[in-house]
Amino acid sequence: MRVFVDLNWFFKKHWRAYASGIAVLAVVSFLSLIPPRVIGEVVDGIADASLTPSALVNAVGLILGIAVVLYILRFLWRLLIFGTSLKLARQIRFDLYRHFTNMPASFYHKRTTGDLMAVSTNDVRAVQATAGEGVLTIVDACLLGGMVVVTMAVSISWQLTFITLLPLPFMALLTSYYGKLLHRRFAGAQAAFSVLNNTVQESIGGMKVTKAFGREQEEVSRFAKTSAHVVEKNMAVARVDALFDPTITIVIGSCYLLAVAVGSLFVADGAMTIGQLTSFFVYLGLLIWPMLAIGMFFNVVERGHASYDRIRAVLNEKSDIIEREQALDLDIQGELDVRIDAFRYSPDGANVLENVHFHLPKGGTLGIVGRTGSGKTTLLSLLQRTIDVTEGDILLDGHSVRAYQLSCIKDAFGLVPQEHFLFSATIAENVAFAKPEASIAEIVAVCKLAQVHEDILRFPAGYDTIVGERGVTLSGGQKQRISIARTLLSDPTLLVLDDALSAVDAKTEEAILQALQTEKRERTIIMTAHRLSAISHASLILVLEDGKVSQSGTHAELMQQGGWYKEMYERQQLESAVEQGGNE
Ligand SMILES: Nc1ncnc2c1ncn2[C@@H]1O[C@H](COP(=O)(O)OP(=O)(O)OP(=O)(O)O)[C@@H](O)[C@H]1O
Repeated sequence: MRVFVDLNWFFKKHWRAYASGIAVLAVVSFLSLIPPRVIGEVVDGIADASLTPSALVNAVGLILGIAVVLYILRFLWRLLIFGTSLKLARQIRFDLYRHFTNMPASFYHKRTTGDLMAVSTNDVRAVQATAGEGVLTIVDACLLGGMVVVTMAVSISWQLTFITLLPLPFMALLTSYYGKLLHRRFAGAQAAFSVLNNTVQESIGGMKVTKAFGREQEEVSRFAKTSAHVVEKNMAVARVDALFDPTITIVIGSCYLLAVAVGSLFVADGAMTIGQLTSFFVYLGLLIWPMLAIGMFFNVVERGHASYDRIRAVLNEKSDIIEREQALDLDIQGELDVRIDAFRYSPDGANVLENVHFHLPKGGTLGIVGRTGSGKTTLLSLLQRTIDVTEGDILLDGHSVRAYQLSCIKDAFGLVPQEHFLFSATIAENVAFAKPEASIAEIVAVCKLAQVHEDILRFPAGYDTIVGERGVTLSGGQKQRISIARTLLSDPTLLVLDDALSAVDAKTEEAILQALQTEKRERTIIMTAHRLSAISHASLILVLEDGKVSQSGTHAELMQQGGWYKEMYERQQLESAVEQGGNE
């Protein structure tokens, strides 16, 4: 029941639609009461032989007329109540999606994709049912149930009504107990579904790896186990589900039994006519639905309650990147002053970066190199404020990154990530992702800069070629260059390339870097790379070792200094020469 209080904001917002729906339901309930009474009068007319043909025609006409009106009204309340509940689903999905887009990377480390998908689909559906079927069942049960009981008591016999309905409190107690049981079990079933969803997502995503290692059978067993767990949890829910109907049927049966036994005595005593008893039975028949509705209500509402708790748990997770009040709304020019004393991912974890201090003027190029795991990507994340420095600060144009509005930083930076992702859309649409209004000339220009234009022209559909899951398979290098073009189109002041040239050959890499250098735009470029030739032209190169700057300077300075950079550079040059020799 508490879920109704939790959803009060929605009911308040759409009270008109709900009030109209409930009013229509009330009329439906009232009209449903007329036919039993008419039937009772007809039966009495037959019993005392007073029924005339015209009275019979009138009675049949009245019942048919009511049936037609009920048909229309039932359509109307469905539209008003169920239609409005769809709006709740839309609102929650929208809130979830907006929340997802605002959450930092740490949120996605904690929550799996399958879990978030389950919350956005299954749980939203369960909450929607609360605002639809939940409202209907409780309103109908109270309105129709109440009216029928009052009519039975007032127009036929309150004594017989009282005796007949004696089993009802047992039903109320049992269904409320089942509801509580269902709440717990349904929450468990939804959590199991999240795990299943994630397993499906990972299994399909990792199918190539599974096949490459010949682990199909093991994966099938793992999947079967997860699936069996979901079945087990849902069976637990189904066992409670299955208790509702038999309980209600027994209660209804007991009511009928009491009505027959006591009602017959009343007729035999002359306290009631046979027609009134017939009407009483028809009214009792009308009570079957409200009783079932009460059972359904507890069922639907407890599911909705469990699901809404899961949705709120996701929505209540706060981003650790907080925008200050009255944050700066400035056009960032691209000068960097980095004063990181320490950074660690968790308060009790080890420092991932330590004493990283450097200055990069506007329009400069920074190359960050180092062994894998030395902290390159972490440094990039700190610069873009997707995570916050633990000790120290990062200044952009002289102001702390924490002082800016988050949108200013997002607008200033353009990232080409290590793991590129293309949507199932055309190449042109993928490139224009951050600027959908871009002209084809603009799209072609950035694709030329990223050295992918020629490749695209080779596809039969050119820029209209569909890529992504449902489209053509692009090579790693083509995907990387399309990702670069996409970022360039957003025209960032600070371009961040996180090992973004790893899948292109040395010649193409050189051409892309040349093109970026000769661009008219004064852009600050920050790149990480494993192939040192990619950053050799940078105005400042940092060598990271276990999160500390072990060397810094220009290529020439570092070559003079000796150490890791010189060693690695010479080794890579040698490897490349050997490779080229081998290819000739
Ligand atoms: N979200 C995270 N939570 C906790 N530790 C992390 C997280 N991301 C990275 N790390 C750890 O921080 C260290 C630096 O990782 P980072 O990805 O910055 O290195 P890198 O130099 O970019 O590596 P690579 O060259 O392989 O991309 C690693 O030890 C890594 O395990």
